[in-house]
Amino acid sequence: MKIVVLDGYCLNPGDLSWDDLNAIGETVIYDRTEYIDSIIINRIGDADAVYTNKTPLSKAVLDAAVNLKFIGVLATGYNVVDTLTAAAKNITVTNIPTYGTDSVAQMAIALLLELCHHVGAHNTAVQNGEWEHNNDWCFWKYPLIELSGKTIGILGFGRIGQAVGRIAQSLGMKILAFDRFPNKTFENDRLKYASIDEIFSQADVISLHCPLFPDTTGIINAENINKMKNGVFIINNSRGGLIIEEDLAKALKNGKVGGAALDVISTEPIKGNNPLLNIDNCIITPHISWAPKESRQRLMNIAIKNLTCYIAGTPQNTVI
Ligand SMILES: NC(=O)c1ccc[n+]([C@@H]2O[C@H](COP(=O)([O-])OP(=O)(O)OC[C@H]3O[C@@H](n4cnc5c(N)ncnc54)[C@H](O)[C@@H]3O)[C@@H](O)[C@H]2O)c1
Ligand SMILES: O=C(O)[C@H](O)CO
Repeated sequence: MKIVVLDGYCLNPGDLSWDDLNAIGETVIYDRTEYIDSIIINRIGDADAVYTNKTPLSKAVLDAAVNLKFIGVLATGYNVVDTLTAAAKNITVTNIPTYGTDSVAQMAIALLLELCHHVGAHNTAVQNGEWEHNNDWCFWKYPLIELSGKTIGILGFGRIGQAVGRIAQSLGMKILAFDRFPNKTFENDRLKYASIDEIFSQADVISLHCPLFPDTTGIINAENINKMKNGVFIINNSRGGLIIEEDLAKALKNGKVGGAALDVISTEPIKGNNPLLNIDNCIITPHISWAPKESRQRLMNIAIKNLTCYIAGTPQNTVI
């Protein structure tokens, strides 16, 4: 079996091992591949199995990959694969659904807490001498926010959304959840399902945890932002394409949105002209929610098991 990994570096920058994958077949591991169809096609060549984390597998790429039978997405989100074409060509597509639930939820809450306390900015101020030269024994540079009693609206109440909900509840927050498939057994006196418009109008914080699908693309746009409470906080560590970035930038600048904390951006790595750069109340991190070593190790193990299960005729974690 010929196996190609198109962009292995972020999963394994050197602290994990590819040995178990190498043992399965003739394996070529590229650190990264330019997002250009002709280059991707050339690298896949006559491989039977391909792994991608963020390298797009378009219709043109899949049409050219004559031997391809298995796609292993090295991620939970599989929006980089043209799954309709893969299905039509009978190519099995797998993802890694559970490896990072706790890390990603933890990071969503870290982003929220950063908007509430601005730990990084206050540390920078102290290191720059602002405390030493301050008249009082204490100062703060941003409004400080207590979360207890406030409402978080969670769009996409799947594994990560639910984990975020559990932590938010322990902080004393009320939860409004929106999901395509509500599970009413999760409801309690502080957690209710709601319509998306109820979330927009009632939530103090909106946290995005749905996949990037055609019907979720651009869900945070000018029209929906107008329905939100003044000063709402927006957290996104799902996918950048959920947000129309120009609309969010405008709302951050005019104060309609009080703060945004984003681990994902429409084009990654971020472009220098991204409208969300250099806005004071917008925090951006470089897509690191998934990246604690514990999570990446689980991802690696499951990714390899996905292929061995496929070879054994018992595919697991298939998305189509
Ligand atoms: N930043 C990171 O490092 C990172 C890491 C892992 C996952 N993610 C993102 O998080 C997303 C969620 O992961 P998960 O493990 O919770 O997945 P999941 O499948 O367990 O949950 C997704 C939920 O979204 C719901 N959903 C789907 N379409 C919807 C729609 N149109 N409207 C409302 N809800 C909808 C589903 O019913 C499901 O309950 C992934 O798709 C990925 O994009 C990001
Ligand atoms: O979806 C995921 O799992 C993250 O984006 C890491 O690739």
